Amino acid sequence: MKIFTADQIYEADKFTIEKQQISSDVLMEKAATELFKWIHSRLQGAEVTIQLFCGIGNNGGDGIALARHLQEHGYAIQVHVVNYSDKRSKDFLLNLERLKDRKIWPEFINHDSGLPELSPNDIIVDAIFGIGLNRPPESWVGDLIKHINDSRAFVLAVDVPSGLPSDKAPWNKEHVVRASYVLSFQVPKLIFFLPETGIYQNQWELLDIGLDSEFLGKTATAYELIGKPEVLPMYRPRLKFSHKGTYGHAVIVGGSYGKIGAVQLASNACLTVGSGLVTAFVPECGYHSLQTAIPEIMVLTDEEDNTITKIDIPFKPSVVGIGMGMGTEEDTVKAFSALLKNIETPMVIDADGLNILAKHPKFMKDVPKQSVLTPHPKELERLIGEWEDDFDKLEKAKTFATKHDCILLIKGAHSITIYNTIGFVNTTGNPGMATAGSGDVLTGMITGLIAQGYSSLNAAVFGVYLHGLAGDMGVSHNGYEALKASGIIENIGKAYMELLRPPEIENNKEA
Ligand SMILES: NC(=O)C1=CN([C@@H]2O[C@H](COP(=O)(O)OP(=O)(O)OC[C@H]3O[C@@H](n4cnc5c(N)ncnc54)[C@H](O)[C@@H]3O)[C@@H](O)[C@H]2O)[C@H](O)CC1
Ligand SMILES: [K+]
Repeated sequence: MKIFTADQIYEADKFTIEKQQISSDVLMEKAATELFKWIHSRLQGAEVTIQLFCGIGNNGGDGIALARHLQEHGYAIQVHVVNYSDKRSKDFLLNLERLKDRKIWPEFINHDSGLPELSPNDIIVDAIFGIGLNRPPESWVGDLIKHINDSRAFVLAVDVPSGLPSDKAPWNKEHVVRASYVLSFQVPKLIFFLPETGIYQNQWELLDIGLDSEFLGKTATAYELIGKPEVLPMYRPRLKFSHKGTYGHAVIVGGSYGKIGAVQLASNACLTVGSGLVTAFVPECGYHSLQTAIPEIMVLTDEEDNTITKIDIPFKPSVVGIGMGMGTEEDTVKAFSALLKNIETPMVIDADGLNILAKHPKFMKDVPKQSVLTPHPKELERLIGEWEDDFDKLEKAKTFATKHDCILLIKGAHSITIYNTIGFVNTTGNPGMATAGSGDVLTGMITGLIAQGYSSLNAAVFGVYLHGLAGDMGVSHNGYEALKASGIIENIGKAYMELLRPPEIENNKEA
C-alpha cells in the first residue's frame, strides 16, 4: 500500500473533486460520515460525553461536521473551536453554519480562555490540526494539547494526531496530541511508522473517503507499506523436480570466542528459511558446538582459534552473510577486506561487518553491488553520520544506498528497507523481538532467501516481513518477554504457512 505525502493527498483531493464534479465539502461530509459510522458502531448510543476540539481548517471542519452527526443521533456532545487563526477554511465555515442551524453553539477557545474541564470518562475527538500543520502551534494551543493529554480520556484523533507535522519531527514533544486511536483518511501516513512520530498514537485505521483510485494508482510514492498483499507475489514456490542445488549454497561468516552462538542462529535461520546448503565459516573454537548444534550445516574453520583471520571459501557460494559476533580485531578487518576484494556474489552484511565498514569507508567501493546492509540505529549512525530527525535519517539513508548501489535495511519497530529513492515500511513484528540474536536470525533469513534465487531487494523486504511474522507467531502463545531468537527460527515454518494461507480459509474461520 502506498504512503502518500501531504502534498500528494491535496492533489488527490483536487483531482477527485474535478473528476467527480463535486464540491470540496462533499469530501468533508464523506469524511465526517465515515468518522461517525466508526464511532457509532462502537458506542451504540452510549451515554458518554464526547468533547470535540476543532481547529479552524479542514481538520476542524471534519470535527464540526462529525459533531452534527453525533448530535443528530442523540449523543451528548461539547464542541470547542480552537480559534488559533482568523483564516478559517471555507468548508469549516460552511459546517459551522450547519451546526448553528441546529442550535448547537460551540465554545470558542482563544489565547486568553481558561482550559475546559475534562473527565477521564469523556471521549475526546482531536480535530485541531490535520496534515496542514506547517508551523509550531502557539503556546496556548500547546497548553491545550497538554491538557488533553493529561485528561486520561480516550482520545480519537482525526486524520493525524494534532501537533505532528507530516515531514519533520515535532517542534515541541509536549505539544502533540497522544492519540489512543487515529482514524486517518484513505491512505497511511509515514509519521505512523517512524520512532520519533509513531509514539503519538497507539493504533491507527484507515477510512475510505472515496479519493480517486485512478489517481492513487498511478501516482508514484517514495514509501510503500509492506503487508501480505505486497510480499505474497515475491514468494518463490518450491519446484517438484528440484534438488538441494536448486536452492543455493549460502555461507555464513562470523563468530569469535564466546560469540559462536550468533553464527549458529544465523546459519540455522538460513537453513530454515529454505537455503539448499549452508556452510558456516568460524574460528576454530566454534567447530564442535556448531557441528553438534546443527547437523544439517557444514562448517569451515579459520586457522586461528578465537578470531577470524583469513576467510578461505573453497567453492563459489551463492551468497555470503557476514558480521555476526565477528569482532573488529585487526586481522579480522584484513580478512574482511580481502574477502570483499575477491567476492562477486552479493553479501548480507550485519553487526561487526557494518562496524568495520563504518571505520573504513573506503572498503565500501569493494562491497558487491546489490548487497544488503542491515544496521540497527547505532550502526546506521556510524555508517551515514548523525541526522537531525527521522526524516533526515531516511534521506541520508537513500543517498547512501543510491551511491553504493546497496540495499539498506534500517532495523526498528517498523524496519524500513531502502533501495534507491524508495523506502519499504514493514508491518510485522513486535517488541518481544527486541532480544539478543534477533538480528542474527534476520541476517540468516535474508541470506537464505538470496541463496534460493530471491533478488536482494525482494529477499530484504520478504525476509524482514517473514522474520516479523515468525516473531508474531512466537509471542502469540508465550508473550513478549519469553521470546528468544531461537523461538523466531522455530516459527519460520508457521510464518510461511500463515503467509500462504488462502483467503477462503480465512473467510471460513471468520464465519
Ligand atoms: N483528502 C483528504 O484526506 C481530506 C482531508 N480533509 C481534512 O483536511 C485536513 C487538512 O486540512 P487543512 O485545512 O489543509 O489543514 P489543517 O486543518 O490541518 O490546518 C490548519 C490550517 O491552519 C494553518 N496552520 C498551519 N499550522 C498552523 C499553526 N501552527 N498555527 C496556526 N495556523 C496554522 C494552515 O495554513 C491550515 O490552513 C486533513 O487533515 C483532513 O482532516 C478534508 O476534510 C477531506 C479531504
Ligand atoms: K487531528
